[in-house]
Amino acid sequence: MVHGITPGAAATPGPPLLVIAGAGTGKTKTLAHRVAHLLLNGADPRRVLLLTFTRRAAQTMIRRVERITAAAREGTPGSAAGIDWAGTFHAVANRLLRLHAPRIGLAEDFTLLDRSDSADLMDVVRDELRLARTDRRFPRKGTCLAIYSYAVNARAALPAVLEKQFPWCAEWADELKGLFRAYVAEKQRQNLLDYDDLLLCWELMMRVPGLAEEVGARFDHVLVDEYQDTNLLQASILAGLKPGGRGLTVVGDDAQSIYAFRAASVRNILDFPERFSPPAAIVRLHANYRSTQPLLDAANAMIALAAEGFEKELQAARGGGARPLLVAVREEAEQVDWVIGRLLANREAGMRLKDQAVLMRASSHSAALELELVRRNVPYVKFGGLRFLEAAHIKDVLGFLRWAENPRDRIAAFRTLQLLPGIGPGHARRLVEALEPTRRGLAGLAGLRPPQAAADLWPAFAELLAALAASREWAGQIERVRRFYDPLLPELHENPRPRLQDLDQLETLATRFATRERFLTELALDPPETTGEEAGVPLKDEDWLTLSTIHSAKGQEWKAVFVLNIVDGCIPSDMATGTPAEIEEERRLLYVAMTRARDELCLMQPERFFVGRQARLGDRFVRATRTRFLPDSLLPLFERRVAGAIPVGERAGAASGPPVDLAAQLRGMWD
Ligand SMILES: Nc1ncnc2c1ncn2[C@@H]1O[C@H](COP(=O)(O)OP(=O)(O)OP(=O)(O)O)[C@@H](O)[C@H]1O
Repeated sequence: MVHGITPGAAATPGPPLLVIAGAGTGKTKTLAHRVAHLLLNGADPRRVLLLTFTRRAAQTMIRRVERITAAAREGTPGSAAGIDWAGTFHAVANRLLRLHAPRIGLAEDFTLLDRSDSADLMDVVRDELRLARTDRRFPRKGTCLAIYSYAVNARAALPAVLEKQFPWCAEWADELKGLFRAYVAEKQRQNLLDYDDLLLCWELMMRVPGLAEEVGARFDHVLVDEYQDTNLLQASILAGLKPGGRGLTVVGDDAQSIYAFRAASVRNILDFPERFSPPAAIVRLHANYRSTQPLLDAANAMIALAAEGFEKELQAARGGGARPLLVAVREEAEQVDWVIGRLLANREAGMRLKDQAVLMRASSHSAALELELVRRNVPYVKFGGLRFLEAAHIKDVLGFLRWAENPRDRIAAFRTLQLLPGIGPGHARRLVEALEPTRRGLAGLAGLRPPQAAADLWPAFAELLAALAASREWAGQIERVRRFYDPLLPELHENPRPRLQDLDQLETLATRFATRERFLTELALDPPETTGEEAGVPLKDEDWLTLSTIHSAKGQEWKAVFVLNIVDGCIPSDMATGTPAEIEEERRLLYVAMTRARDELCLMQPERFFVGRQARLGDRFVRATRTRFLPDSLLPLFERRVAGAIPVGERAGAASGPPVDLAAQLRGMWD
């Protein structure tokens, strides 16, 4: 890419631009270069807004921009350090809302609810409205939240959402409306915003005359990556920021749209050019710089069977390469063996574990593999699994901090109170209700009477919370909570040892933030993704393997990619076979997975799955069939393998992988 360094001209916001292109064609790279180009031409980095799908992607993008600008300026580093408006829509919303809170009637010190807190609050409200006690089964809290969230993000009316997305809940339209009204009122009463509120409030802010212009005028350039996975609310925010589209660039691939289940709309990217007058310019990229042609041939042929035709036929810029492997294994255990054998063989041949990834449709599909990796001491990190913050013990500790931060936060109050012996939901509710009239905030706890079983711990508990609420000094607060909480842990949760390690990790994480508010906000916005409980967190310089759900693998690439469970029921997931649209989204997911590989792609196909032990009949298996997305007509594009009962090392060698260096392995035992 060329940078004409003529300060001024190219930094002026130009007409809207859409870069639409297939996987691996360099969209992200193009975006980084565009930002660098703007900066090199004199654009003010503080007036650039960069919106990405994850925080990780924003950080990577900034590093890339820094590298490019430094190289162009012949080594003057840090030239992009001034970009501080980079992050997810939610993170940017959080920041803008706090800046403008008084103008839109929000308290500046609102706290954020993460998804599971939102579900808990929904549950409390559902209970208060007695909806849980109806004769027919009312939807569960998670479903209620999903319906609410979908309606908000798709900007759709409830009846339409129910009819299209949640038909089995359609009979509850009136009750759900009442529930959502009460849920919103409750959030406002407690000064809480959930994820959806962040986008919703930002969008509402962009409808306020005067304020919309003020916010829009902060930025000369707005650039959005992964535009195919934005929803209507996000599109409307962008339109509010840049009504004429000047300075707006969006980048994406309609064939990789995989978030419709969260109300993302592929129409956003398809309709983008026509939103503006004159329409946005379109740039299409054709060459794929990531993968070899045989891998692209398989991915192209697979996606070409989609109901809606995608015109992009990816052409490899690189030469050579072998066909992807389609490996039939008898069952999961054999799949695990084969994958580990192959990836270790690759490592012996010089391909680092870091250059390899195992992808799966559902996080749980890797359970057996994870156990075996731990047993064999193969370090790995997992993305898209149980989130660190969803672990009960982490939520417990955060509960103290959140309650201290916002004494009106009832969810945090309920959770924290119920950690004490003898306090269940009923007592917790009574205590919270008794606290309010004292008007002393958390200092009022000391004067309350807990049930007998909690009496011993109560004074220390009350003192801790009052002190946390009153304290301006953030350092040491988690340590204080832990002095109280750690002794309770073995009573509260089984297997306390790894949990204590997680809490150590939380404490370390906390030191990176200047205040409690920043810490809580950042964690709620972008939680670390894995507890690494069994894996252990790899050392920085160590080599490790990546395990990831396909959703979390988007935008990334590895030299070798293994995809587990290429069978119907796993992909398409049996949770998602309801509508043709869902099936199409599953097909695009497989496309995303296949196009992550640079050199080597192994699709694993177990022939049967173990479904549980039966006392009399012995082990029980169900047969599985190859995913419908790879019909027989596509088989010539793959090299087929059948794993037999051959020892792992031999099998990996025989599978045309690089030979295993046994001697090196034996030596390695003593390194
Ligand atoms: N012009 C180019 N010359 C050489 N390599 C390139 C070029 N453009 C991109 N690449 C390389 O190709 C790979 C894919 O690029 P990038 O991640 O930007 O693609 P993408 O279109 O965002 O992919 P996806 O949508 O599949 O995530 C990267 O390794 C990148 O460094």
